[in-house]
Amino acid sequence: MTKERYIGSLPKIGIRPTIDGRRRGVRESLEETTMNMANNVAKFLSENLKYYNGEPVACVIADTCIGGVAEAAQAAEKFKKEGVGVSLTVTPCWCYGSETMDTDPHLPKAVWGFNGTERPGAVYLAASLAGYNQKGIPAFGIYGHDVQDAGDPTIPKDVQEKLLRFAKAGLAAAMLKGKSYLAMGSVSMGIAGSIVKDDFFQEYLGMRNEYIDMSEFVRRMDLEIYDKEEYEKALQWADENLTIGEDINKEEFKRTDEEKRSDWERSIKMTLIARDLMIGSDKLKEMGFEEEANGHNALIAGFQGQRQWTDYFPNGDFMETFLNSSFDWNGKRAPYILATENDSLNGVTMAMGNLLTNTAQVFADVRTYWSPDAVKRVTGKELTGKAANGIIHLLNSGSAALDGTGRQQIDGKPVMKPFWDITDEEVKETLENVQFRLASTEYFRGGGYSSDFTTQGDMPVTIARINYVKGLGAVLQIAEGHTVELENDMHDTLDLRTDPTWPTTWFVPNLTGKGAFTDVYSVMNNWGANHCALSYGHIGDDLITLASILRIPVNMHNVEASRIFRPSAWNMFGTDQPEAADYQACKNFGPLYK
Ligand SMILES: C[C@H](O)[C@@H](O)[C@@H](O)C(=O)CO
Ligand SMILES: [Mn+2]
Repeated sequence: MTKERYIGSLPKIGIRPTIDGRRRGVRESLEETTMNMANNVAKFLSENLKYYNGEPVACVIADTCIGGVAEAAQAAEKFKKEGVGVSLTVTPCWCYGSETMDTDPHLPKAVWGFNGTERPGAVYLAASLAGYNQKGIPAFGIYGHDVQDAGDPTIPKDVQEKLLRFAKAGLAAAMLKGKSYLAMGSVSMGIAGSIVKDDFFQEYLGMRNEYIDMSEFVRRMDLEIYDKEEYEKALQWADENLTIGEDINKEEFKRTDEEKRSDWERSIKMTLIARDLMIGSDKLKEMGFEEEANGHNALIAGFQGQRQWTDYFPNGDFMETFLNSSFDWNGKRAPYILATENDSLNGVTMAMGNLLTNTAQVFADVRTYWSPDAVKRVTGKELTGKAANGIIHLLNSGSAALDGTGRQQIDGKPVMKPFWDITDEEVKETLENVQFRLASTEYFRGGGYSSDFTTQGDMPVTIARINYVKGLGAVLQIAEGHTVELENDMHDTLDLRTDPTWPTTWFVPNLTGKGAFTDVYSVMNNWGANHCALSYGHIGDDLITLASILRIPVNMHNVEASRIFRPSAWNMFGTDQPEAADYQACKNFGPLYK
């Protein structure tokens, strides 16, 4: 029995129906409509949003409508008891702004003011947002485009979109809070992202930092501190279902057959051990390892690997691949979030993508920009279609989830789905299109197995990355685009110039002709580090909303203005240049938990 990925209870959405407090007529006439609005929103959110485990998102509604501060306090108390992580105020009418507001500075919050005119919900919305802004507690404002009749229970499409965008991002922020980032090992090859910034985790994400030395893997392997039954099952499954690819190492650098078998077995043991280190294991408790059984409450982890580990032991690619994928020998399940090279900033970006979509994430090196001319020179062929303006080679690393093969489908198109929608056929199809290649021993003296696949073309995807700048703090970059496929011979020519044992995704950003999105080269040229996290779908809008909750400014994105939703205060920093306003607003309010 393995433990749940998320330890403890999942955050709920707290719904606050606010009302005009005047008794003897006004309040009484509004009670039912207001409470109905809360019930409808709760139903809508639970029907449309799921937690990482496939369960519907839970909503908690305040016991009474909130007409003044006493009822606001009662709602706050209920929310605390019930584990509310996101606050949504709804109202069809005028209410008393600062008296009914939710003053918890850490709960992401939004107000939906019903656009009617018999009773002025939108007037309250404006008044309460002014209050939130004045008090420095950013809140999202939701106001339907078209006037509705009083008592109309429908939630208009534009309001639905905003409710979902806010709720998803709010829940993602709430799920990060209180969890840990577990650094397994330390700094990998001087990669800045693996110099874990504890202030970033604490102040922006409300997370803790945990650290273990990689020697802990050796202890647990040698003393067999893992679920031995699961290990046997995993080994048998891997032997039966995974294909080991060609060993292209030079003869003198090839590992022996015994070493290769031991690397395979160790790769599986490492997978079990890393998961136990992250979330603990009931089995370890049964075995008498109570301390180890607790794990580190880690929602995200990173594995240093290179070099001290990989110079002697198998690399972490197998472990990273399986933990990040939506299935393993136990069947389909939510992915764990594990960053290669302990790149904590990319790990957090992966977690953002995963919490917003419930799908697996692909961690990759942003390896090469191939211009149309360079491709022509090297392959003798033209890039065509979506690839015509050039391509970015996302390559490496272990942490590319197998879902990244693109062998799941909706309406015949390649997609990446939440685990509960993935079919057994799709798992089979995925495995048939992956080889586990023997690592290049020039790089990895200790051997290991890397998943080698090529992502299916034509998937809408988003790449993103958090960077950290001294004096500025965290910054997020986002590029929406598509995967493309090349003709086999072109692919091989380009792939063989690098390390062909690794997974490849050919990525093309959507260009806007401006700034960082002038052309494909400028996207690559503006990338802030060696890694990115790739998510299925165009999720730039959701990432932007989440970043605004955490006060992480976005320095480059190609998301249309109409899809961008940030707290109302952002508009107070200027409406003509939203990017500059975002920087100002994030700086002004500071990280969420500072
Ligand atoms: C084998 C090499 O050290 C790679 O792991 C390296 O290119 C990276 O992935 C750097 O991020
Ligand atoms: Mn890398």
